[in-house]
Amino acid sequence: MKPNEGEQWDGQSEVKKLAILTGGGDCPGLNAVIRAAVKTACHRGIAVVGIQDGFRGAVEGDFRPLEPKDVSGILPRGGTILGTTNRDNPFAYPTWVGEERQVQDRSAEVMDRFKAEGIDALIAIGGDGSLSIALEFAKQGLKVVGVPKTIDNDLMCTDLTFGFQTAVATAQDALDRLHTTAESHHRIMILEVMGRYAGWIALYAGVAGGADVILIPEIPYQLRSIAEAVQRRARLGKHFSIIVVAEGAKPLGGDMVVERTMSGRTDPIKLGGIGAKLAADLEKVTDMETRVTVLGHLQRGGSPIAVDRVLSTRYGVAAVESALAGDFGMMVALQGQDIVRVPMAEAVHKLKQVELDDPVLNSARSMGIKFGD
Ligand SMILES: Nc1ncnc2c1ncn2[C@@H]1O[C@H](COP(=O)(O)OP(=O)(O)O)[C@@H](O)[C@H]1O
Ligand SMILES: O=P(O)(O)OC[C@H]1O[C@](O)(COP(=O)(O)O)[C@@H](O)[C@@H]1O
Ligand SMILES: [Mg+2]
Repeated sequence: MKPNEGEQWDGQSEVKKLAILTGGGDCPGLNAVIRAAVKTACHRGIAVVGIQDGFRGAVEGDFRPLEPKDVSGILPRGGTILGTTNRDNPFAYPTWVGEERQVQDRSAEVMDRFKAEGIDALIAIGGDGSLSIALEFAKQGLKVVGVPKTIDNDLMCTDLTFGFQTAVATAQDALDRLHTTAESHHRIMILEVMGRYAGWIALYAGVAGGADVILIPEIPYQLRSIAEAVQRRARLGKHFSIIVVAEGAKPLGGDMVVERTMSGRTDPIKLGGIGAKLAADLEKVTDMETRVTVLGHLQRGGSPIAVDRVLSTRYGVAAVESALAGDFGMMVALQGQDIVRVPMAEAVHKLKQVELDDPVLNSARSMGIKFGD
């Protein structure tokens, strides 16, 4: 549905007080969404409360009023003024009962607290995990609007999540820098980027940064194929190569490289180390010096680039407009040039991975970039 973005709401709305929270891994643009939502709501006479640290604050009652003065100056700021969490699912919330740590369903408390605080609707800014929790609350009767956040860009039903393009820009900058040192030293340079199950950052950064090989979770790689690509370049006089590898990439028939497992998370796997593994394997078969850079949380931190500031702002405005229009259980999304509303259930039912016929992937292949297959 196209929600007539930017039209002034002149109808009557039952919503008088909105809550807003940010959940999951932080990403550039969170503050821009909060700012846009608060400004839009206040402009229409709607009160806003911020919930601290995602759904943790919803369980613990950690709320604070948000007025325009509270969001002044936060547009360029990375992170989230509300805090966030990768844990703390109210439907399975770790709770100490005496000496014993139990996992309890605390969702009813959240519903009661929202009622007591006079909160009419919730704007949940998150990825698949946080929006899945929001959807569970929607099933219990909470009025919810979702905003698609994640640097990984792996949410369905939207062309883009905010934060992704900033992460790509950061990775591209790293690639530009790695290029000059790779060329000087005649080395293979590997850049490990984020992307657990989807290779969007690796694909886009690889194309933007002129990588020779891009390895993504969706295409298991064969070492022989990567070695051949590097050696072919050397035969043509290019004695260096640039490889971008997503943290979730894996060899054909092999597994992802897990750095460690973390309790209390729905997905307990913390990835990391595929770059180092690949470097060791490649040095053996190519006899070329290889170095690895793990970009890590640099991709998540810092100021959003202009396109993400615009996208985040549009999402923040659209989320409030959806609430005012009484359109709940929906996520705002970008489809083509338009901000639309899509059912949250459709957005979270599976991850959006890179399809094998993705146009950007095809363009990359056409110009000779290798994917290790
Ligand atoms: N499929 C799921 N269903 C319900 N809750 C989930 C699911 N995946 C993750 N969660 C919970 O959602 C929270 C945030 O998830 P996470 O993946 O860290 O962030 P994001 O919202 O960016 O996807 C965590 O508390 C996690 O326990
Ligand atoms: O270091 P953390 O915070 O545990 O999370 C790392 C993960 O978070 C991400 O940056 C983003 O994931 P989410 O958007 O699901 O939070 C992944 O790319 C990465 O695997
Ligand atoms: Mg997630």
